[in-house]
Amino acid sequence: MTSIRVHRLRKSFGKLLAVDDLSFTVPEGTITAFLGPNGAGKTTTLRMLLGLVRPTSGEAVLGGVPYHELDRPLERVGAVLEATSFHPGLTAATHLEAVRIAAGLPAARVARVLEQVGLEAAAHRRVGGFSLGMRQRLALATALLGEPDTLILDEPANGLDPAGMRWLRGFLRAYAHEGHTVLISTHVLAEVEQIADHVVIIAAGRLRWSGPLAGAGLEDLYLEVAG
Ligand SMILES: Nc1ncnc2c1ncn2[C@@H]1O[C@H](COP(=O)(O)OP(=O)(O)OP(=O)(O)O)[C@@H](O)[C@H]1O
Repeated sequence: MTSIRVHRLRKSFGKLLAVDDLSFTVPEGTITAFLGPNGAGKTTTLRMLLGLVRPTSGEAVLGGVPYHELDRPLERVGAVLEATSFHPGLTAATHLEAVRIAAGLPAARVARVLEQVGLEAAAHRRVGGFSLGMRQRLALATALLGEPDTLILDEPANGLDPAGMRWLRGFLRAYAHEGHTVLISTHVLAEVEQIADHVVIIAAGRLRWSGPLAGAGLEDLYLEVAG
């Protein structure tokens, strides 16, 4: 299992302190929701975990090491980032095949992930014509190619219609039920109440609350600590 841990993490962009002495761990085998107002530092933190932004100080580690030190990272951690872009001229299947080959994964994985995210019928359509919801599904399919035990998702429900939201909820529940870990950033508290076991709330780059989701009252808690 690939644990997720942030320790005394800090990131400044010039004079702006986007992430400020942030520490938390994501309990393994849970769905942990990562919450906070716009500009709180969620995406920056997730990007530091994935090795896309260099921390100013502190640690963001997966399985105890920075992302770039993971052996075969796609088989440990799958990621869906905000506004993921794809080459518009590629089909969904060709995009997945390119990633699969680059990562040295078995050929059967492409059909499997297309099926997992319900994109089989669109497999040979160009991504340029995909709706936002279809792009989200393709991003998730890409994250699943390596059969990772951990998923990091930045607002994956963005663009999904109600049926898509329900599908994503079912998918993530089943994935976590198998013992896998999910860290998901979102603004949709109603979704969080339905799927998350654990919550990390930040505001202005700092930790405001972290703990198990104890049933009712998430909106009140959120507004009290981060609002
Ligand atoms: N590359 C960058 N250069 C300068 N400032 C940045 C950069 N990336 C993020 N920021 C700033 O850092 C702060 C945190 O941004 P971040 O995107 O991490 O917040 P967020 O919690 O994900 O917000 P949202 O919920 O709106 O997506 C914001 O003030 C943002 O403007």
